[in-house]
Amino acid sequence: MARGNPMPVPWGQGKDGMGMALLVVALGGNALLRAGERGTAAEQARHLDEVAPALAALVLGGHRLVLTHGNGPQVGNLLIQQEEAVRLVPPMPLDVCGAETQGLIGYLIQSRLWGALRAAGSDVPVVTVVTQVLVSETDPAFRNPTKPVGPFFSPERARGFMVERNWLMREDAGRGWRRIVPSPEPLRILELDAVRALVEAGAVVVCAGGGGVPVCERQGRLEGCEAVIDKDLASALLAADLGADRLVILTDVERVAIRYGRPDEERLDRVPVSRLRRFQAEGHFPPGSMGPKVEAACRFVERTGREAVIGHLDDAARAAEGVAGTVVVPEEE
Ligand SMILES: Nc1ncnc2c1ncn2[C@@H]1O[C@H](COP(=O)(O)OP(=O)(O)O)[C@@H](O)[C@H]1O
Ligand SMILES: NC(=O)OP(=O)(O)O
Repeated sequence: MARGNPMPVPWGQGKDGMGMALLVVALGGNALLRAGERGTAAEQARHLDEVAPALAALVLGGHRLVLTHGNGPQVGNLLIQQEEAVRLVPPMPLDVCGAETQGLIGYLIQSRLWGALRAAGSDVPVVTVVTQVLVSETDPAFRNPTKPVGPFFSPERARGFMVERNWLMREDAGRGWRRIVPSPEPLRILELDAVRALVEAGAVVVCAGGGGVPVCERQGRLEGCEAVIDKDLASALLAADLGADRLVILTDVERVAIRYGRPDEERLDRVPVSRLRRFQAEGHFPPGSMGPKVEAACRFVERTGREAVIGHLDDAARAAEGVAGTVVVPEEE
């Protein structure tokens, strides 16, 4: 399967002549929303204010930074807004809602990071790129929706939505019922060259938000798809195609664990990718949560021979340096 361009030279090895490492940092849902919150703009801005100083410190420390983010809660909320307002204004399809969330969340990140950078004495610009990601219209994911979006509902309310609104819904990791939509494989980041140019010009770039807007190519034209791409898989593709020195996936656990949640749980520190693949095959990482992060980290390390880190948002700066979180490395050390 085509997965973008040939491997570029890593940035930290001198591509830009200054040896500045390029980090692709994927912000998990917790960077924006926490359990029990409704998803107001103020809530999301407040959480971003918590992580922005660590991101600003990375820039001040001489890193080039590309940020990605999830959009599951936000895009599901927008879908509900479309349906509720249908008598007054026309509903937008899922690809357009995805693009809307890139603007919504990108704006909030730009705004909060701008403030943190200025507070730290930096005038580095932050810019959001509405990003399209090529998917295949024959991807089997279109016939088998798996990606949870929007709010969590009780089983009773979920039953109501399934009957009255024809929603497909599923229980999500013991947290409640959520609507599900197709989630195809990301094949190519269409705005890759624009992102690279902005990074080379010195900007912090927010892109591939919500995994990117899924588009298919038909007779030389792009058409949006009714789907939501996994943001961790899109981040791995972006990071590899950009030639990033490290992929950093930030979430709400300090490290990836095997036998997660059991008394004999073991948290992984530095782990060779082949060993992590063995744990993956044994079923330690569920599809709706840690599964895509582990898959994304493995793909990046296997394609590039560089490290990927999965760690806690509160450890952003140390995880980005490869000294916190689970560090996935190419070979046995
Ligand atoms: N093996 C595991 N190791 C660590 N965390 C795991 C594991 N399996 C499942 N999880 C869960 O994965 C969650 C992170 O996934 P998710 O909520 O989808 O992240 P985010 O929204 O930050 O992208 C953690 O909160 C944790 O409960
Ligand atoms: N698009 C996406 O993967 O969003 P979440 O991380 O919020 O599920």
